[in-house]
Amino acid sequence: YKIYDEDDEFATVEDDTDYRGGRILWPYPLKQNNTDSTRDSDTFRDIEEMVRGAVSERQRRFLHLSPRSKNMVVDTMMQFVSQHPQNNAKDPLDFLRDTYPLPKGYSSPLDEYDYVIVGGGTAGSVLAARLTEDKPKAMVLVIEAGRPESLLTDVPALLSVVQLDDFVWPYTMEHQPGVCLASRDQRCYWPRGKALGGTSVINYMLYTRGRPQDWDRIAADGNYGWNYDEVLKYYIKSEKSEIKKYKNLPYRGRDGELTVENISFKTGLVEAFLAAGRENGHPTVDYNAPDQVGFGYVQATQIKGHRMSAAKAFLHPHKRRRNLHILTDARATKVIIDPQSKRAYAVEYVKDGVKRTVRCRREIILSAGPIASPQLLMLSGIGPEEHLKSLGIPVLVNLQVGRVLYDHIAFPGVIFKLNTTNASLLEPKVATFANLIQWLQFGEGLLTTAGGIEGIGYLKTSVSQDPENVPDIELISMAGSLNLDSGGAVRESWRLSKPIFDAIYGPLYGKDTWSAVIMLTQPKSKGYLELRDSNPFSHPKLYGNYLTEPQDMAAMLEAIKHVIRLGQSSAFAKYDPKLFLGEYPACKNFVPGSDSYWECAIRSMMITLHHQIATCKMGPLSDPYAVVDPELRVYGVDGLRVVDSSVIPRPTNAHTAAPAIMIGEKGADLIKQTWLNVVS
Ligand SMILES: Cc1cc2nc3c(=O)[nH]c(=O)nc-3n(C[C@H](O)[C@H](O)[C@H](O)COP(=O)(O)OP(=O)(O)OC[C@H]3O[C@@H](n4cnc5c(N)ncnc54)[C@H](O)[C@@H]3O)c2cc1C
Repeated sequence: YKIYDEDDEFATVEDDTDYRGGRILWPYPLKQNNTDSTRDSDTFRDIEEMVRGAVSERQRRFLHLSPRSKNMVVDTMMQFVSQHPQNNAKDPLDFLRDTYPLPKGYSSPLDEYDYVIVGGGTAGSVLAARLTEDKPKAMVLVIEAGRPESLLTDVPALLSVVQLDDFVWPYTMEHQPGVCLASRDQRCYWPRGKALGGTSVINYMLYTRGRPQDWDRIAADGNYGWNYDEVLKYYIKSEKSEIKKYKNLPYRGRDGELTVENISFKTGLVEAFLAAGRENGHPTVDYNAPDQVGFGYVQATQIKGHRMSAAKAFLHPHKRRRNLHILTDARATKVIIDPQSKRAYAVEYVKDGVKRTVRCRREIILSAGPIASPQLLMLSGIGPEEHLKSLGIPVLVNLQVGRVLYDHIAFPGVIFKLNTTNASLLEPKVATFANLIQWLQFGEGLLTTAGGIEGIGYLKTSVSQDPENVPDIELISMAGSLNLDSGGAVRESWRLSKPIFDAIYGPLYGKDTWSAVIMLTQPKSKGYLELRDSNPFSHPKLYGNYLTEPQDMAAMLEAIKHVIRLGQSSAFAKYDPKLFLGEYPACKNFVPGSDSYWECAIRSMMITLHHQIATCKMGPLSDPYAVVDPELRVYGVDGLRVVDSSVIPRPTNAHTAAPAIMIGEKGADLIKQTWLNVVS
C-alpha cells in the first residue's frame, strides 16, 4: 500500500496481509425494539431501555447457555455481543474497532478545508482517498455520522447480526397497503450502513457491475461520460481481482485496492444451481463480463475470507496522510449556501452534542447515500418548492429532490425442502469452534459465507418488453433459505414479524433446504421520499410504491416458475427436493401453488435488497427530475456535488455497492479535473 511516512512523503509498504485476526462471535438475535422509530432519538431511547433490562438477563444467560448452541466458547462470546450497549456510549467492544485519529499535531479539525465530504461511506471513502493522493495537496475533511468498523464486521457470516447493531440507520418505509405484509407493522425495513465505510460495512459483499446496456442507456439519456466503456475503466481502476479463472481478462482490474474473490467455501447446492442453470439454457459465466449473461459463483468484496469494506480498501491504508482528516461520530445537519451568489461555502454538523461549522474553499460533496443526501439537500433549501415551503424551509433552488426512487424488491419464498442432512448451512453447523479457528488461521471455511449466498444468475422473462438481451430478474442461490437460524438474526435483519415468520418458516426450522431469492432488476414502479419535518434528526418519509406497475408482479410470477424448474432439474435430484408451499397467514384462501397464492406470498414475504437509487437523479438540464448534471454538480448551486448511489438515474442489473465505488472514482476525477490548475 502507498502511505505517507512520518516525514510526509510517499512511502510504499509491501504488506498483503493487511487484514486483522481476532475473535469470532456468532449471531444471536438481539432483543427487539418494539417501536418503529422515525427519529434517531427514539431509537436511542429504545436501546437504552433494552440495555437497562439486559444486565441480569446477560448474567443469567452467561451461566445457562443457550440450548440451541453446542459450543460453549462461541455461545458465551455471542451472549456478550448480543447484549452489548448499542448506543454511542463507550461500548465494551470498542477495542475491536479501527481508529482514525486526526494526523499528528492536530488536536482539532481546521476551520476551513479545500474539500468537505459529507459521508465517509462506500463512495465517500473512495473519493477521500483519491482527492488526497495528489500533490500539491488538497486538504480534505470527511464528516461521518457512524464510527469505524470493527472486527465483528470483518466476519462475513455475521452480517445479519451486524445489521442489528449500531452500524445501521434503521429507516422504515411508510405503510403501503397490500405489500410487506409479513414485515413488522406491515412496513418494509430499509436499513443503511452507519459507519466509516458506510453500507459496505454491513452489506452482503456481492460484487456486480450491471450490464453494458444499463450504462449505455444512462448515457443515451443525456448523461455524457457515463456509457459502459467510460464507467468500465473506473470499475477496473478500483478492483484487485483474485478470481483465478477471470482475473486476467481485460475487463477485470488487478491493481486496485478493492479485493474481489469467490467465496472460498462452497456447498454442493451451488454446483447443482449452476448445473440446473445449464440444463435450462443458462450458461455458467462471469456475470460481470460485458458480453455474457448467465449464472455464476458469487463474487464477493472479501480479502482472504474477511469483509473488504470501502473503508478498509480506500481509507485504512492512508490514515496517516496529513491532508486527510476524518471525523467520525459527527453528523452533518445542513450545507450553508450564500442566498445571493448561490455558492455553497460551509457545512454545519453536530459532534459530541455541539453544533459546529466548517468552511470550504473549493467544493462540498454530499456522499451520504440515497436517503441522507437528498435529506441534506432539502434541509439546506434545495428541493421541491411547495414541499420545502410547507415545512417552513427557505427555498434557494427549486429542484425535484427525492421525487424519483427506484428499488430492487425481492422474494425469498421459493424454497425446496431437501430429503438430506448436512446439505445446507444451518446455524449449528456454522457456529463451531473448529470453524472459528479455521477462519482465524486461514480466512477459510463456513464463516466466510455471505449469509449462505453462493450463486447468482440473470435471466430475462417473457413479460420483459426490452428489445435487447437485458435481464429483468436476478436469482440468488442460497445454501438454505431464511430458515438458516430458525427465525433469529436473519429474520430480524429484515424486521419480519416473528409470529408470521414462524407460521411460514416454522416447519423448516432445522431442516435442509435450497432456495433462490428472486430480485426484480428492472422495476417499473417508482417511489419517492420527502422530509418528515425540518428536524435534521428525523427520518425522511420513504415511499416504495412497490408493485404499482403490473409488469413488476408479472415478472416476479414468471421468475417463480423459473426457480421451480431449476429445483426440479436433474441436477438437484440427488437431494430429493420437494417444493415447499409455506402457510402464509394472508394467503389461506388461495390454492397453494396457484398464481394467486404466489402473488399473495410475494405481497407477504416481500423484502428489499436495499438498492434505493435516483433520489438525487443525474440528468441533463432538459430532465425535469434531474438534481445533478452529468458531472454530478447540483443544478443552480456552485461548489456542491453529490457523489454516491443516489445519482444513479435508472435501475440497473447490479447491486449498488460496486456502482457506488465506481461513482466515487469517477466523481474524484471530475473534481480533480475542475481544479487541475488551481494552487491554494
Ligand atoms: C443490508 C444491505 C445489504 C446490501 N448488500 C449489497 C451487496 O451484497 N452488494 C451490493 O452491491 N450492494 C449491497 N447493498 C447496497 C450497497 O451496499 C449500497 O447501495 C452502497 O454501499 C451505497 O453506497 P453509498 O456511498 O451511496 O452510501 P453509503 O455507503 O450508505 O454511505 C453513506 C454514508 O453517509 C453517512 N451519513 C449519512 N448521513 C450523514 C450525515 N448527516 N452526516 C454525516 N454522515 C452521514 C452514513 O453513515 C454512511 O456512512 C446492500 C445494502 C444493504 C443495506
